[in-house]
Amino acid sequence: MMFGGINSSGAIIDGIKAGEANDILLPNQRERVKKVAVDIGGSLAKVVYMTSGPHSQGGGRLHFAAFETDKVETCVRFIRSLLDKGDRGAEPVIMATGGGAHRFRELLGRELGAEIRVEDEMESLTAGLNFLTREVADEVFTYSEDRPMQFVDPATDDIFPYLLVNIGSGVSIIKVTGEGQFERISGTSLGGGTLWGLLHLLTGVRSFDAMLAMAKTGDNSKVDMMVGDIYGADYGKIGLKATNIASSMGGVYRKTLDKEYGEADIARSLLYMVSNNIGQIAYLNAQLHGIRQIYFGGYFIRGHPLTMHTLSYAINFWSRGEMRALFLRHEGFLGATGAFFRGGGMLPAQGCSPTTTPTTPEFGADVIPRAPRARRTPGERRARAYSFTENFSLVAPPIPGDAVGALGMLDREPARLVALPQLVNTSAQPYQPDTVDLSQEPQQQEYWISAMERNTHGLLGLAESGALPSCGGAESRQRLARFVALYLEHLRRLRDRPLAYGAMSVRGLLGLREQCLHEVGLEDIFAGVKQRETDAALAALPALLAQTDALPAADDRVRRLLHNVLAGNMFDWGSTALREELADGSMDLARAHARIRWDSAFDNTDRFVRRMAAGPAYERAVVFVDNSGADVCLGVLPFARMLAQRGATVVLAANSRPALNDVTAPELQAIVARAAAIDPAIAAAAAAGRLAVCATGSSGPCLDLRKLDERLVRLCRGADLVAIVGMGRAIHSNYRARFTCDALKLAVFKNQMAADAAGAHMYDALCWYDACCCCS
Ligand SMILES: Nc1ncnc2c1ncn2[C@@H]1O[C@H](COP(=O)(O)OP(=O)(O)O)[C@@H](O)[C@H]1O
Ligand SMILES: CC(C)(COP(=O)(O)O)[C@@H](O)C(=O)NCCC(=O)O
Ligand SMILES: [Mn+2]
Repeated sequence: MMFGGINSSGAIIDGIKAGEANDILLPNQRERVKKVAVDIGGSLAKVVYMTSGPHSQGGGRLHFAAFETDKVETCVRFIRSLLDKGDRGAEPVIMATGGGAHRFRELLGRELGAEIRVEDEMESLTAGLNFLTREVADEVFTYSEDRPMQFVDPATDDIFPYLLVNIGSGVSIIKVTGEGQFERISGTSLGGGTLWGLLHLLTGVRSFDAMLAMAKTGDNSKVDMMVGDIYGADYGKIGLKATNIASSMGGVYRKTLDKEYGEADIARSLLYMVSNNIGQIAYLNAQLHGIRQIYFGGYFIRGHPLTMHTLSYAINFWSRGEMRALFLRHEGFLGATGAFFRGGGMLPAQGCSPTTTPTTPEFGADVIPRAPRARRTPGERRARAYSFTENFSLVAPPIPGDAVGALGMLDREPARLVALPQLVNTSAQPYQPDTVDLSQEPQQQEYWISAMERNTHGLLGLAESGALPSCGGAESRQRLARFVALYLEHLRRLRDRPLAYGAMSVRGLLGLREQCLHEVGLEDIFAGVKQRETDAALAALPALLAQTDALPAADDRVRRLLHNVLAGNMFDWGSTALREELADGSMDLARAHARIRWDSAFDNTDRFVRRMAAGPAYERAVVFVDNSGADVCLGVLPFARMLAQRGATVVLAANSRPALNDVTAPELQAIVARAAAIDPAIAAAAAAGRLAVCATGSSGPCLDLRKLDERLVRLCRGADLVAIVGMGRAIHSNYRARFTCDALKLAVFKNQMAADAAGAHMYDALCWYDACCCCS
């Protein structure tokens, strides 16, 4: 059905709670708003464009690609191919910035048959930076050799004033004091172009990436004149070490120094020369203007450790730790990103309710009202309805051969993601979702990469054996093969460059796998398995409820209900150890109970039992649920039913989109309805609004409690119990999370390394109750 040009057939309600307006997503709305931004600089042309989220979940995806300015025709052809894919009726809009926006304006207009809107370069740069720092999770980071990628939490109100040092062909230094308030205070002509040009002259190499790779292995002391070459030792009195560079390239002409050098040494020396010089000029300007935050942007940086180290070191050294060098994951695309969002705001205007904004999965000037230029108040900012999360896909857009690179993507989610109000996250007790930072643990890192490889091959085996009913057809087999190749390629890349996607964690590896599945169009390979296990579990529900209800002692009922959650958690298709038993049907609840070990280091069931007997009744409980089938139907639901019977309002928080055999919010909504038809107590709780289901905004096996759908967070207000179920959510992540209310962590250690890391045994239950951290 069409409404105002929008295809509303198959519309689904996103969010499933009673009494409030929910967002409407339109999975069949395919119209594309043809909008592309291009920033054509002295060296490179950077392109930013958006496509709808996978399967049009109402989100969108920003793509980034770059081309050499020398080959601007290739770039134009690429943009035309993007426009050709869009809806024929829509008027294309090209946002252009950078010097080339003027130089190539006519070419762009002629070749693209589109309106070219030229945006000011400095305005675009700062707008892009403001957008990325504020809206994108894990975008801004600091660099040091021992903590290479320390993410800085999304900037709040006080990002200003800051200095932007944009290192492109040349360098611009911009002082930014507020939204749209900036001044170019300095610059230098010794920039990225200088390095590229000089290296080309001296080594003959043309590719910038090849030069960077060479610099990695080079030794600059073979061409530089070092302090030691002059003094024979440190010059301690003025703070110079023998290993400091006294004169870049100055060692070459002194025959007595007898230096033998190669191209790699030259590359490293010049990289130091350019970066040190920029670092120092940046520091001096920051000092002059009393600014402490220095962002480094421009395609020159490219996440290159040597470059970031030199810049960071210079800022730290000269400012004695007073100033901070900040880097961005999309550092090369500030101008293009800013231009993309400028002409015709891409962000919903203030006061625009989430009910109306995501009505089309493609965005642009004609669809979403212009964002206000004025600085937003925190309240207004909260009212915006989207979050961006980074997505590292190797599935590149159809870039012709000579594109420089497509550097990751940003997924735009149809919900604002905010922190669980009960989460403790203070400077004294900072929240870190990941239990193990694999970047810092080489052994565990290798284990997990290999484990994911094995697990992925196992998945393929499952599909081939027919154990995945949703993956039976030839087409899904093909997709599965593409998925396996794609994910294994990511893992190879991570083995090579462990920090390629930021700090490495089990959460990251598992999340990446889901992204890859979605990327190749496999939205839910476990759909059939989930359906089957849920049907079986619901059939067993009446008997299980009757059994537990019949236990005479209330304490025993609580204990049994809690332990059923643990047994349910053994139904985990993500676990290599358990998958076979699940596939051949030999796992059941009794067997699961028998397999679980109880160790008082990880199990304090009795404390919770006592709390239930002696403490005040819980008023509001939030349960982060895990798997379909027995886990949610026979573990979580009966437990939630007991809490509701004792007067609590229970919010069941489930993934927004499929991941492994985890239950999703829409599926859980249907399960609750079916359970209500079976059991009067569940029916009564649901009818009274004391058993609600809400989507988390997340779609991986693990969970970052700082990034929850704000609609869920609204329902979490006033909760006095938080329960987290599953190995992904309570062991790989949130194992150490603390809360300002009572908390339960319920999972089974189903992986040897995860167990070892915690000092547990395989199949130990984590059944851990923490009383409110403020009360203890
Ligand atoms: N693959 C690459 N090809 C060319 N230059 C690169 C590449 N990666 C990094 N660079 C560096 O990035 C610089 C261009 O940065 P950029 O921010 O695009 O500036 P501009 O807008 O002036 O083109 C180049 O001069 C070079 O130093
Ligand atoms: C993906 C999982 C976290 C899911 O566990 P759950 O959260 O469902 O309890 C877990 O199955 C897992 O860590 N699997 C990877 C390691 C392995 O192959 O055993
Ligand atoms: Mn799970």
